[in-house]
Amino acid sequence: MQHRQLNRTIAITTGLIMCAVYVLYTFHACLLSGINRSLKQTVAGSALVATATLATVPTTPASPPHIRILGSIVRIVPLTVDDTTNANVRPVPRLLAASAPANTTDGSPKYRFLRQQGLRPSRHLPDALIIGVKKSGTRALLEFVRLHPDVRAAGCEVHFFDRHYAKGLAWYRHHMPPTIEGQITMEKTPSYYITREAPRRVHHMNPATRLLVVVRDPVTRAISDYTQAKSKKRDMKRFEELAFTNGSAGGVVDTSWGPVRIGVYAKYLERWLAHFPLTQLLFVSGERLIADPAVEIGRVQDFLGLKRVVNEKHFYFNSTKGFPCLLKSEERSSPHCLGKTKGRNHPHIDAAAIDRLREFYRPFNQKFYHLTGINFGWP
Ligand SMILES: Nc1ncnc2c1ncn2[C@@H]1O[C@H](COP(=O)(O)OS(=O)(=O)O)[C@@H](OP(=O)(O)O)[C@H]1O
Repeated sequence: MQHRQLNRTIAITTGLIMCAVYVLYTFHACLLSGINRSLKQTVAGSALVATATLATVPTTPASPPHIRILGSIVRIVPLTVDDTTNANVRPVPRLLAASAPANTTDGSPKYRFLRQQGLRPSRHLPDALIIGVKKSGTRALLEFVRLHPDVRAAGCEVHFFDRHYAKGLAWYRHHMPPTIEGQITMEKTPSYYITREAPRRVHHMNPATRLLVVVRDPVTRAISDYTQAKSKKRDMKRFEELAFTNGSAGGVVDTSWGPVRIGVYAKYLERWLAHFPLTQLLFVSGERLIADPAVEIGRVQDFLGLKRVVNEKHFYFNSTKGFPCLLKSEERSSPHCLGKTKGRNHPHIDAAAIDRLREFYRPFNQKFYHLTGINFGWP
């Protein structure tokens, strides 16, 4: 009897001990997992804060914190990987939390991905300008160079340094496309090259601005300029009547006529060289831009300090158009050429008029070759 009672007591005591052990175990497990959860949140939270606020300064690894749990000192080892504790972490580009203005208008695929990542581009004044020369291939150059992922350009000619200077630099910046860190901003307005005040104004904006100048045989450039004007004004006089004072090749070249005057490249270049060193200008051959766009674009990428990304694989020669065209671009994923206003058919011009103009330009071309150090080989 006594024996049976002893056995019951032992069984009850064992049961109670087991219950106590279970309760204690559950309590500790809950406590530890709660601590673990809050640690994860703290680490993740501090990672977010660090990423959002330390846009350019990498954090240094902090010594792991210690806390007291049930009387014991416990070293806390983060259970999530915290990239911000890596001393080699890359500086994070401009983020949503940074003060950059919102970009709500740019739907470019180049930026859709960045927006998804929480990156927000902002607008900057141009780092590089295509300043001219009108009708030399400035649009082609801009379209070719902006194939580069690190180049963003204003789509239209902004005409800030000639027509809209009084509106101020904030106005100008607003016309620039949004960029992220590492990208360069470009604009092209070919009339800058011949605008008297433009060199001083560009220098005032930023003396380090890189300047690109596309030039083409001034005789074909003049004919191209005339062709464009004629396309807008059907009853325009013949080229020969406008290019010479007495209306024919036997007369004096009329340098007051814009299409002729613009081709005296050396005169305008001297104005730019009064404000910028020659090394800050890149001269692009309009003829080579057609014959071998990849070579010219290679030079341009080098000049802009860009990796050579745009190459012959981006172009194909469209024999109907007679010009190099693009296999794809930022706007279109299918092969396409520049618009129909580029590569117009030129009217027939008297051979004598062409010869006379060549003769006129020869000394100015020589001076231009001398100033630039490049022989463009114009006839
Ligand atoms: N790839 C390609 N496609 C079409 N056209 C090309 C190309 N590369 C250079 N060109 C030449 O560019 C000339 C127009 O020059 P611009 O773009 O500087 O003209 S503008 O000043 O912006 O109006 C244009 O002049 P025209 O032929 O007289 O139309 C072309 O000869």
